[in-house]
Amino acid sequence: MAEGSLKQVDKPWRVLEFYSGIGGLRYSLMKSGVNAKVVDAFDINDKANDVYELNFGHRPHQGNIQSLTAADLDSYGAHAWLLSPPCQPYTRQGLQKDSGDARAFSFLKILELIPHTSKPPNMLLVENVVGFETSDTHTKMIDILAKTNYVVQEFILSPLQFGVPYSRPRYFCLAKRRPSSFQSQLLNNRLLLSPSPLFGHHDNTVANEHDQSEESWDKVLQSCEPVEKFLEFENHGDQTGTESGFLDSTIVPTDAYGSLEKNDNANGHDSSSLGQYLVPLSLIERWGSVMDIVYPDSKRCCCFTKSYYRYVKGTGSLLATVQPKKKGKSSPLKEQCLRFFTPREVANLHSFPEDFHFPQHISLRQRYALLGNSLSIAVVSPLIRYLFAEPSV
Ligand SMILES: C[S@@+](CC[C@H](N)C(=O)[O-])C[C@H]1O[C@@H](n2cnc3c(N)ncnc32)[C@H](O)[C@@H]1O
Repeated sequence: MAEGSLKQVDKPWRVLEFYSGIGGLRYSLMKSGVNAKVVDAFDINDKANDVYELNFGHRPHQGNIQSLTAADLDSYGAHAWLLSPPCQPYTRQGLQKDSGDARAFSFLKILELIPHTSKPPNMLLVENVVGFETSDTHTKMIDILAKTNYVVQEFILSPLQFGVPYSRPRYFCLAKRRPSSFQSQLLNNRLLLSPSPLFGHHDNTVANEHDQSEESWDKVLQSCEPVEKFLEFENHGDQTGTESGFLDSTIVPTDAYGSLEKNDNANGHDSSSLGQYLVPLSLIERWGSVMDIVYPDSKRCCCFTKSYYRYVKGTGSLLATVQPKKKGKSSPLKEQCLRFFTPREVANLHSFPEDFHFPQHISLRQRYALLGNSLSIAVVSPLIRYLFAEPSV
């Protein structure tokens, strides 16, 4: 086999997964259908590693990625690196210290090791928040990749563009080391907002979430499944609710917040009771005006962050379990029986497989935090398939 060639007929590609969290990249690789195996994973967070180990039977290296050396990396003989580094240095909520933020160091360090490895990976995939593409870490990344002979294609994509009613636009960088090349070389060095190239279309007819025209926006939303397909608890209220608009009062705790705290502090977590997900009236009264409310027939919900369930502002949508005659905030929120999406439902919106589980000792808050850090398999698996595909001759 010629050096650098992507012909890998029988043997699986060897893949390293950096910042592995709960394994979103590994699930995406599995779903992509590419003949590949994760030879090792790396994450500093022991709780994330507990979840990863339960689901994949392999415990990631629990250490700082910053301490890896070129010799360590060479020892794996990996063909591809998948990386989802921390996004706080680039988020609007973070302080945007960018490459000056200590959390960006390990990512820059690992990129800087590439020229020092004797066998640089043939392929790379990097995932991050929107905003990364204008950061100085991005400038440094592109510079290192160019100097080490990679060709790059970049994307900003959201699950909404893949039929999932979930707005979570993210930045992706795909890189291939020459002489390998992408299927569609016209797209080299471009930032694309449409998933069309992943499916072999180059006509940009698939609308994207950033296209402001109402027509293309409608098209994206219409192609999404309704939120109810992703729910684990059926709605209890009918279209108009009970006479008073409230659910059966026996399942609505008067102070559900206290009940949330109690459940979360418990050692084991029982995810089967709906009560712990109901939004207490005190929160609705205080924060109702900033809550994002969705209904079972909605075709969109907001990005769930790692602070979902701890805060309600900007952390993810809440579900109205009683649909009022008039949707939205023109009907009193306290009559719509709002609840949080459960961790299983967030995992469904991230397109995690049904057999994904949390170990019993991971608390409710930790589950939301780990899921909030993870990614959409519906988006990443076609990106991985496209990355590994060879151009037809
Ligand atoms: C954005 S999350 C990636 C989540 C992952 N893709 C998933 O599906 O869950 C970033 C992860 O990087 C880990 N991390 C952050 N800095 C690290 C470092 N210096 N070394 C190792 N892991 C680190 C965090 O613990 C976190 O799990």
